Amino acid sequence: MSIVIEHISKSYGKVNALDDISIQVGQGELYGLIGPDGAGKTTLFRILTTLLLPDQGSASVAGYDIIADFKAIRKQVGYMPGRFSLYHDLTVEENLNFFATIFGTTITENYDLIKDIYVQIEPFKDRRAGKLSGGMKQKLALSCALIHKPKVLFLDEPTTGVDPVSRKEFWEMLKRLQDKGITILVSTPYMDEAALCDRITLIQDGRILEIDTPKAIVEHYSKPIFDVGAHNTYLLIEKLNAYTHKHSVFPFGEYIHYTDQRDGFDPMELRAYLKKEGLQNIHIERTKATIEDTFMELAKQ
Ligand SMILES: Nc1ncnc2c1ncn2[C@@H]1O[C@H](COP(=O)(O)OP(=O)(O)OP(=O)(O)O)[C@@H](O)[C@H]1O
Repeated sequence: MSIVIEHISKSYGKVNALDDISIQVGQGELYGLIGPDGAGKTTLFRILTTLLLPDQGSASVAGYDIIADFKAIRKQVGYMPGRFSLYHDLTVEENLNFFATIFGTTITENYDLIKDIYVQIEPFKDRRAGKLSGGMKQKLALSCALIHKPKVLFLDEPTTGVDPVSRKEFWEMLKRLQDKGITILVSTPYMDEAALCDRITLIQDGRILEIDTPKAIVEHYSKPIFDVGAHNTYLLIEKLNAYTHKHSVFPFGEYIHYTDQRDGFDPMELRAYLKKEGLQNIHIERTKATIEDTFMELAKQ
């Protein structure tokens, strides 16, 4: 195992940021920590990268204990914090040089590892980091986190605030790093990114909701889900929520995802109800569960 987390808890005063968290991440796994803002993801990253002490529990990274061997861990891991971690006044190249130097290495020594990513920002190597676009900042931050050839990479919400094309490119880069044997723990609030991980932990309010492969997590979802649309989405949500038999209602892209309490649910009955309530252009169609549906269901319990 590359990361072993056992019964970790951490509070800030009255806020239980992490409550009895246990997770194991295998060597070379691309592992996702999926949860909304405030779920405790950053707190867990800070503990695993030895920047914060847990109140309870233990953990090891690359075989080293987070407390006893904290210095060894710092050499073995790369950490890309959620907020932009680079020096805005330094150029692209200066930032990379800086991170290489503090780890006692050089850009040339480990260039192979970052080449794929760095070539994309190299044309801007003399530009100050503060003047880069979101996607380019992210590539530079990743290059900096990789420059000392870490065994384990921690990426805290690396794609937040990044455009969809750059997000896709970023995940392709992660897959290539995984192919090189690096273990990656990545957090994201985007459920579509969860599907790209080998395994995921769904986390909310410091508690684990579920751990499994994205495919298995979706298969656990037992209720039939329906896409529902109508001419007035606001009114539709209101009326669906008021429907006696509703189990869950939440917006999902252009439709509302609806589940019913009853086993023998007849969509025609719902259609008739919505029509009576003044909705027009009603669309009801069975759809597949996503990780987001599972998350919403588990979060309700
Ligand atoms: N230094 C702190 N002092 C007090 N409360 C804190 C502190 N850091 C985090 N918290 C609280 O702990 C909980 C978990 O925060 P954390 O930052 O770990 O979550 P997160 O999943 O990373 O979310 P975000 O994306 O918002 O950072 C939140 O309720 C947060 O407000």
